[in-house]
Amino acid sequence: MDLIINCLSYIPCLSFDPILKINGVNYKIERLLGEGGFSYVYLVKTYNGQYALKKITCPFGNENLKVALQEVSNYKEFNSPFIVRSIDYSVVSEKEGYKTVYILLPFFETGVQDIITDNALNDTQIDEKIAIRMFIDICRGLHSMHRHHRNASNDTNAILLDTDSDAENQSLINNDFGTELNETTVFAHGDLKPSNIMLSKDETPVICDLGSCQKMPINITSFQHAIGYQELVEEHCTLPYRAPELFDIKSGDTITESIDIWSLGCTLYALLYGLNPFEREEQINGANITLAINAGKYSYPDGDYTQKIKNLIDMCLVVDPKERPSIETVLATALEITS
Ligand SMILES: Nc1ncnc2c1ncn2[C@@H]1O[C@H](COP(=O)(O)OP(=O)(O)OP(=O)(O)O)[C@@H](O)[C@H]1O
Repeated sequence: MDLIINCLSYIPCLSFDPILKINGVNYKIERLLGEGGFSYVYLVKTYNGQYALKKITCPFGNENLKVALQEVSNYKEFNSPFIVRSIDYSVVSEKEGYKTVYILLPFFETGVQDIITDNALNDTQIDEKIAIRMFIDICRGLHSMHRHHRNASNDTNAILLDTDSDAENQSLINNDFGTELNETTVFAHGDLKPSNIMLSKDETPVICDLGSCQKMPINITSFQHAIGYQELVEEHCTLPYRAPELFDIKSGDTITESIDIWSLGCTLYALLYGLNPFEREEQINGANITLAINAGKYSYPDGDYTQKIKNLIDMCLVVDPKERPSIETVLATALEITS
């Protein structure tokens, strides 16, 4: 892939006008939009509009690169208006010996976290009907992940890789989830939270940041596996939105897509009340957040919301993952509220 981005190593200071080229298209880097553990997201501009460019540095060899390339693959996996899809990507070998992965994404001006922040600043609350409508769309996106039907159009990696001469990357990204086409595959997002849900121009929620998205279930087969997976969770799954079963992973455990249902409940609560339920528990009652999550201990502030929407949150925030409802049940319950 034809990509000129040496100048990116100087960002985020942005004291100059860096131009980069992806597949013959010039992009101007406008500003930093956000950052995570090993990644930066920039706003870039080209002749036909603005985009977001995610830069993931992979300093510690193949394992980091494998995770980043899995993310690349995830952005091509789902065909849903409620899940982001990438536009392009590139892998660059840095002269220091490590690799950097760039992913070009649609740019979203706002997200669910912005609604929460604006409400907090203005001392307002979201209307229940709007919140439910957004929640339903988020559920639809999650449904596409939890009951993903793979078909030939998902198999885009080979096409993308024709433009990438690096055979090593090719073999890493071509780990086709071990699934036959046309088979239903279960994926979990793994880090669902308000700041990972952006809003399109018509205010439709779009689930973003597919860096933690993985095929499920995950059977933890050994002590070493448990330690490795625990480390991955701590790096990639935001603590206040993390399901209880992800705090002390042991050999013999089975992790399922139910982890997203928990995060979904936390997200709806935060959208209504401006704060994650367990962060609120910590702030109001001085609770230890990890203990509160593991005990499923949270409460509701006084407010105008109906018992029905609180029940929707409660059905997601069930400590035992086996007792937590499926995405179909949550979606059906949410739709019932609006009918
Ligand atoms: N397509 C986009 N349009 C606009 N802003 C974006 C876009 N993608 C990401 N961002 C911004 O960049 C931030 C970090 O992006 P992202 O979540 O993909 O990275 P991350 O390294 O996984 O971060 P985290 O660990 O916080 O989830 C987001 O919270 C959001 O504010």
